[in-house]
Amino acid sequence: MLGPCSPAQEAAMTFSPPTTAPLDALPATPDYDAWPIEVAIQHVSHTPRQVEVRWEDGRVSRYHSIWLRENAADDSTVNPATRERILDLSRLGAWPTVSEARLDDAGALEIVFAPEQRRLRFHPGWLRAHDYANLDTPEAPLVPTTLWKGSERDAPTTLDAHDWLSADDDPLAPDACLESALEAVIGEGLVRLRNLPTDPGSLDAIARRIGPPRTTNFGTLFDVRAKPDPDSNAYTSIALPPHVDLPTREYQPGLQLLHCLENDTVGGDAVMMDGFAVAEALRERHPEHFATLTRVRWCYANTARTTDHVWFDPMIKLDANGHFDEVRIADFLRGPLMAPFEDVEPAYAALMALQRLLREPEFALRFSYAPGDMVIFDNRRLLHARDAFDVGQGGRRWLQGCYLERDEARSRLRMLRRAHRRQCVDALAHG
Ligand SMILES: C[N+](C)(C)CCCC[C@H](N)C(=O)O
Ligand SMILES: O=C(O)CCC(=O)C(=O)O
Repeated sequence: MLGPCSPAQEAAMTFSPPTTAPLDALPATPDYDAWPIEVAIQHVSHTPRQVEVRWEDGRVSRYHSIWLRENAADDSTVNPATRERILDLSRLGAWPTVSEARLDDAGALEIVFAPEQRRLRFHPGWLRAHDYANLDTPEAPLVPTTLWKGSERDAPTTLDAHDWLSADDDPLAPDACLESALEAVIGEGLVRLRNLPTDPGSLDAIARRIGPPRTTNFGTLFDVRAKPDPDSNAYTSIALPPHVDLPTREYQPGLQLLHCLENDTVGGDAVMMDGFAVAEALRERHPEHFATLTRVRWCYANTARTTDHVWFDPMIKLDANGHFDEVRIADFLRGPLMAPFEDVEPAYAALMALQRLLREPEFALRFSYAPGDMVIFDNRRLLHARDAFDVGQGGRRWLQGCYLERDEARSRLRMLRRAHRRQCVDALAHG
C-alpha cells in the first residue's frame, strides 16, 4: 500500500505513531513539504547558543540558536503566502540566543529566543530531516551518480511510457514511470521511453510532464531530419561524432530529449556514451592530461549565417566537491584555441588522449530508434553520436528534439518524493 515510504517510515506506521497529539497541534514548517515523524523527540536541553535534541532511537542532534531562529516558520520569519523568508537576521539587534527550550505536548520543540523574547515552535519531522550535525555527506545527491560503460549493458534503461500523457497532472500525484525516468536520467544520465505517441509536436506536452523546454535559436522543438540548406550537421544524413549540444553557450542545456516519429532508413543508429565514465578513465590512465582538460579553456564557436555564439571553457568541469559537473566535448564546434603559448601543446596532447578514448568501443552504447521511442539524456554529461543513414531508397528518419534544464528534472523528482512523504503523513494521521 505505501511502498514508497522509507523503512523507518514503514516501521513508524506499523508500530505506534510516536506522537498521539492531533496533527494540527504540530507547528508549521518553513516549506510546502510534508514531514512524517519517523522518530519522536525524547529530551531537549540547551545552552544560550545550542539546543540538543535526544530522539527516541538514541540519536542526538544539535542545532545552533542562530540556525534555528532563521529557520522558524512563524509569520515574522516566513511570509506564509509564499513560504519565502522575510526575516533579516542582522536586524534582530543581537545574536539570537535561547533562553528556554522544551518538548511541548504535541511533541514539538518549543524555544524562547532572546533578545526578542519570541516563543517559536519547530516541527519534529522537519527537524529530524534537517539534522545537519549528523550529516554523512553534505548536500546528499537526489540520486547517486553511477558511471557506466556501453559494453556492460545491452540497452539504456527502458520504460514503457504509453501512459505518459494520460497521467494525472496534479504535481502531487504519484507517477511511477516519471519517477523511474527521472531517477535514471539523474543517476545514469540516460533513459529510453517507449510507446509514446508519434504525433508531430507531441514532444512539447511530453517534455512538459517534467518542465518547460528551453528555447534556443533552433526553436523550442527542433526537427532532426535531412533537410535542404541545413544550418547544422544534425540536419543532414551524415554520421555525427560523439558530442554534446550547444557547448557554444555559457550554460549548455542540461537535458536533451529526442523523440522518434519516423524511422525506416538503413543506418542512423544512436551511439551514446557516458562522458563522466570517459573522463574518469582519462583521470586513471593519464592524470596529467585529465588535469590539463580541467584547466585549459577551449573555444567553442558556432558562427552561423544569422547567429554567432562563442564561449570559452575547460572540456571537463568538476564541482566544488570535486565531482564531475559537466563535459564540453564537440569537435566540430571547437573554434581556434586561444590559450597561453605554453598551454597549447599540452592541451592538444590531452585532447588527442581523450579522442582516442572516445573511439574505444567499451564506452559506446548502440541502439536504434523505433517510432514512439524517446531518449532523455543529460546533455552536459552524455555524448551522443549517430551513424550515417541512407535516404536514397525513399526511407525517412524524423526525430523531434528539445532541451530542458537539469533543474526541471530535479524539481519534478523532489515533487514526486514530496508526494510520497505526504502519503506517509496522511497514513500516520489516519492510522
Ligand atoms: C541542431 N541541433 C539543435 C540539434 C543541435 C545543434 C548543435 C550545435 C549548434 N550548432 C551549436 O551552436 O552549438
Ligand atoms: O540524429 C540523431 O540521432 C542525433 C542528432 C543529434 O546529434 C542532435 O540533434 O544533436
